[in-house]
Amino acid sequence: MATILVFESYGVQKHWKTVEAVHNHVLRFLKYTEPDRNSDTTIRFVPHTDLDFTTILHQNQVGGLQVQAKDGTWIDINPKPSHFIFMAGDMMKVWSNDRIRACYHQVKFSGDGERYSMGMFTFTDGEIEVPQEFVDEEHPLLYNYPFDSRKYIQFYVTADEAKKTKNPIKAFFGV
Ligand SMILES: O=C(O)CCC(=O)C(=O)O
Ligand SMILES: [Fe+2]
Repeated sequence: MATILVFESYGVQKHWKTVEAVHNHVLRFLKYTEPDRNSDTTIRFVPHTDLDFTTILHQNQVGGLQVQAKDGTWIDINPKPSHFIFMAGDMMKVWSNDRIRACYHQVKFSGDGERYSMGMFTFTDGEIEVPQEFVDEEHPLLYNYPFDSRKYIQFYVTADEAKKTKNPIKAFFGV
């Protein structure tokens, strides 16, 4: 539903069915153990963008999720128990010709106790094209389409440099 709203807000809703047809989902639960008082580590999950098209996150009362703003500052996300957080991933970034940025996020230690989170990761399976609505004189094509999302995942899991860079999409396309 949230994804449909994004499509509508960019005026590309006629492409929804094509993208939805190649969507698949992975549901993952994460348990973060209690902070070790003797350790200096402040990061629970290193900064990254998700590889997927979109992510929906839910967590218990222990906070820690942060999202990076354009100016580089980290913003604390303190969701209420009923909140779900919706984020764009790398595949949405490429599909939208960078009109939608992938959300750079991390999890820091915050408060006591175990932290639990649940994420639904939605991937596009196979090749995707950029909607023409995203391309004009001001926004020239940034990538080689069609974008093969399976090859991107394969690249990410096999190429060491992919995990070290802030922008693995750049490394994948060599741009
Ligand atoms: O645990 C969280 O809130 C975030 C997890 C996350 O970023 C991920 O699994 O990609
Ligand atoms: Fe993530």
